[in-house]
Amino acid sequence: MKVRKKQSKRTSTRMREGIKKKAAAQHRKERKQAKKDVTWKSNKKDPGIPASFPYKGKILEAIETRRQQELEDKEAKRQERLNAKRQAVENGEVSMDDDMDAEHDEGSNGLAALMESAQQAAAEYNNGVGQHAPEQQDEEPHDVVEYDIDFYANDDDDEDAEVSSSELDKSRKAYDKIFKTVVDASDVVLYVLDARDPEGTRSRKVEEAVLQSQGKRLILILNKIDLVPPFVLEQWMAFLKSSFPTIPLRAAPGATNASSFNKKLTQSGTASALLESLKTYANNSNFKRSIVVGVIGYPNVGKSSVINALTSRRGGFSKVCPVGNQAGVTTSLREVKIDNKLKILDSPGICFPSETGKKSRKEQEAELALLNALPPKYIVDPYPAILMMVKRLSKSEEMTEAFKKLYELPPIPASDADTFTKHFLIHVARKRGRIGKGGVPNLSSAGISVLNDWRDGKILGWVLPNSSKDTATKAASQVKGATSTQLKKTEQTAIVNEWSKEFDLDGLFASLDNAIAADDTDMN
Ligand SMILES: Nc1nc2c(ncn2[C@@H]2O[C@H](COP(=O)(O)OP(=O)(O)OP(=O)(O)O)[C@@H](O)[C@H]2O)c(=O)[nH]1
Repeated sequence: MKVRKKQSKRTSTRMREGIKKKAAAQHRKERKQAKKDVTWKSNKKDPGIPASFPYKGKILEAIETRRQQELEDKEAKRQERLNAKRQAVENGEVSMDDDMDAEHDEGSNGLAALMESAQQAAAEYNNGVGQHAPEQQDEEPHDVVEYDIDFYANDDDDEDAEVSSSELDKSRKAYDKIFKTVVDASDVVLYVLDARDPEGTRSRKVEEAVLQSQGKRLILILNKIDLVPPFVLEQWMAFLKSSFPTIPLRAAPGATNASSFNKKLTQSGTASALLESLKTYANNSNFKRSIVVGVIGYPNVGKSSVINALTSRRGGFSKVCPVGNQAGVTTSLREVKIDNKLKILDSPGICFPSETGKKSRKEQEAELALLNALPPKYIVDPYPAILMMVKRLSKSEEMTEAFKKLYELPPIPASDADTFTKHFLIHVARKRGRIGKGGVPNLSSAGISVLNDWRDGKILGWVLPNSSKDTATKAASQVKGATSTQLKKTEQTAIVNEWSKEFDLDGLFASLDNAIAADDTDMN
């Protein structure tokens, strides 16, 4: 008997693909129709707490306090982890690089981030990485020449680095190297300070290091003078001039919406006065070569802008060095030739964490954030910096009024700075639409936007010199290993007088003082 073979259920590929295609088309159609049909959709947007609810403010505050607590807990845990890692580094179980990477990954350690970027810059320098970046060249032809940084390479230090056994030592060395290299290479050091907080951006270690190097000159550059009123500028000039020759400067025009006091001290006017002084020194010096002027300072104080201002022509704007409103734009050393007698050296911003060693990490980060020395991405919690800013602004009626006006602040019934700051941030968050889930104001986002306003000079804020004590002497005594000769007032005065003559600063001050006085009259 013949057995019939069972027929296979297998279909042809063409048929299977056809079914798949039809099914896909059907699904597409259903999805499209579902999108059009609104009947089943619920309103997903959380309306938040109704404005009429009597305890809304308290609830929001409680939510915010809880959020802050969570942040603090997180930070404490992070610190614990970091300490454990540091311990491991000290015990030689983990390398410092691993440690730094971990800190960086967490995106919250600003100091480490700055150190890391500085180390990177030093490493680039050691490797002789070229500085040419075509997009950073000025469009106009000018007589500025950039040199490869190998020109200053110091082999001895590299050997030292190789023999150094500890990774930690190595990283410290790399960090300090930027500053050391600039000072070693320079005949004149321009130490750029932010006029809004000169003491905050000043380090006595820098001054000591220059004083110890024979034959070098240190000039303090008080930059961003357009952001402080004339009386603040005058007080700081008088204060700083007693320590070192000081020149006021407006290195950049500033943002259009930034406050602009001291209008008569223009960018081109102050920059050409500085250039003349440097040229006078270069011409009077007995060097057979051109003099090298190193520009140093905290991140974002305007070092690159100083060089751009010096190289710009006829009040125009030169882009020899990259400039940005965030810290850490300059990452490598860059030498710019002004003329046959003058070369300028730009450097990455340097902070000296050891000087603020007694303060807590949070305080240090808040200070750096307020000095705009931290890129926003490294600011985890802007609250401490905003609180610091509010306290600073409350010291003067003029600053407080301008602040209230800028943010259109309603009367805030707050007894202390902390409560005021919280209410202020809630106000900013609401006004700028920084609202999170459940209608909760995102105070962190609001804080960052306020810090950006502060960085761009929209908020009027300044610090006055501490005249109650002789701050200069007090601070100088903190300098480790400083010799008594360096600290004597008479010696300091002699230095100021002698150096001022070499740079012909008297002539420069006469014209600038007139402009300040004229500006002052306008203000009153
Ligand atoms: N209003 C005002 N802004 C200035 C002045 N000088 C510089 N700036 C601004 O400050 C910001 C920082 O300037 P940079 O020249 O990049 O500062 P830097 O010190 O080189 O910064 P790093 O590269 O981080 O070290 C920029 O947005 C400049 O426009 C000034 O005199 N007035």
